[in-house]
Amino acid sequence: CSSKYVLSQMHPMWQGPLAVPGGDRQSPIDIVVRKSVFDSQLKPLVTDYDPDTCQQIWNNGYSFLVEYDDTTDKSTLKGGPLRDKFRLCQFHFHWGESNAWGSEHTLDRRLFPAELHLVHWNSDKYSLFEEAVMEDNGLAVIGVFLKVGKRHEGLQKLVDALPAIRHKDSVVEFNRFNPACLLPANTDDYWTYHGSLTTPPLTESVSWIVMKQHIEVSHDQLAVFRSLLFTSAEEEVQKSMVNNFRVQQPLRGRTVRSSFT
Ligand SMILES: NS(O)(O)c1ccc(OCc2cn(-c3ccccc3)nn2)cc1
Ligand SMILES: [Zn+2]
Repeated sequence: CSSKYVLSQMHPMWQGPLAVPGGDRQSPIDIVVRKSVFDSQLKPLVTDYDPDTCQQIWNNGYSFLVEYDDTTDKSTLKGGPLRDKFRLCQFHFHWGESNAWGSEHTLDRRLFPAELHLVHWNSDKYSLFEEAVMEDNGLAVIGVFLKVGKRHEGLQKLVDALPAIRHKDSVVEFNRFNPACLLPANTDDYWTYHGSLTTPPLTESVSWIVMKQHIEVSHDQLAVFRSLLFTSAEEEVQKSMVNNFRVQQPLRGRTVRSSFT
């Protein structure tokens, strides 16, 4: 997918509430569990990912992205709160310098050490990611919290590829990875709300689907995330890629719906 051309404009140091014109549906947010509203119309998520569409893994100077061939409807998401079919474009993570923080969304102000984002765009309505990224409900992002515990076997293939992309703008081929292995066992229980990208261009085009159940990764696996660098090989001062999360944004009267009671 085309996220390569813009994400690298991110600089990790900005984390403040950038002024976004009419920014009344910004992300991430704190999900106040007892204020979320059960919606019986919300369906189970239907993911259908083809591991053969996995193309490369690269360091964009903000996070590391695993990118998928999104020229056909081979890896898709539908159901949940969505009316249309969405194509998987990429997934990436946000994490902290310590296990005490790192996630973008919070649950009743509780921070997790990291958060996975699986980014999809509406292929029923648009023909390219960069078109959909500017449109209301053009994107659907699944958020999964990470906790430190037992080693995540499926994640290890990805962790083993990270040393090859330590520096910003490094890319390596990465094939046959099925991101479904990163989803929690229970994908029926989630919160959903209308929000935005959490990095520039911060466009308010995202249907967020935040999983109630987290996944577990080992301390050592997360430590490899922190061995990545924000900086390119040429720069004299190397900066560890940590704390690449945005602060929580005002809810501005939005309702967070839950698929479970
Ligand atoms: N962290 S997050 O899951 O919210 C998330 C997910 C995807 C993001 O893509 C930014 C982006 C925009 N464009 C773009 C390209 C061409 C034209 C217009 C925009 N490319 N990448 C940013 C944050
Ligand atoms: Zn993200």
